[in-house]
Amino acid sequence: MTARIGVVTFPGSLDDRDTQRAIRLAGAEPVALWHKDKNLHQVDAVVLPGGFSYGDYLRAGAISRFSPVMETVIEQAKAGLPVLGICNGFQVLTEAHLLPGGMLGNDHLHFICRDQKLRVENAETAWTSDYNAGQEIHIPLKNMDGRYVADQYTLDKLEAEGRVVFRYLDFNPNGSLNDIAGITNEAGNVVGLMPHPEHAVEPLVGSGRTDGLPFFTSILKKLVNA
Ligand SMILES: NC(=O)CC[C@H](N)C(=O)O
Repeated sequence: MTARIGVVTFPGSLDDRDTQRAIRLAGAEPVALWHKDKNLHQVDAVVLPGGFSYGDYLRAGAISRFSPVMETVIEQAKAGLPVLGICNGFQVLTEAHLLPGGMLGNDHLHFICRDQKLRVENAETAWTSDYNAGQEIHIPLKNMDGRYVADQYTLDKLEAEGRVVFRYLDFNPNGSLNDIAGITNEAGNVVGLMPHPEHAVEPLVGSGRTDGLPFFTSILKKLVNA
């Protein structure tokens, strides 16, 4: 059985096609999901891709969170459906309260686009089991609103429960608290991160690295072994 992984397209999504390609390269079947459609078409997992959904109006992710497709994603994520939010997708997940905290503008007030070094802090989520805890990886980062913030209680809880999944290394590119680049929910099925693993899956393009591919092979293994 081939695992079917849905990729949502909102008006303004940019990286839905790259995400579908990464899923295919990992060996799973990508399924295009439309923001107006509440039906998830029996997918086994969902990726919310990067971009500027609904133009980032009001606040990045604030409108997408109320889209018909998110109604079902929120309901099913709470029931255990694996969901990955990449960059704008991470912003949607915080706005939807599937992940705690929120994203503010980068502290230097500029759009940033660079290859970013990260440390994998948690290799036990549905999306990171093909990494090793402590592993250092490089994947591209490109955003305006990447500064992760949360109140002290939430930060302490995330740290104590090992729910910081990725941390920026060498350089904090946006002022994120505790150098946080990605987090997970309590159950470990929902993960959000600002850098873009789908842009680092083929040796022939970009940095020539494939450090992002394990996201997609991790979830495939989990679904196939389920
Ligand atoms: N690449 C992305 O998804 C970044 C877009 C995002 N809405 C931002 O903060 O700029």
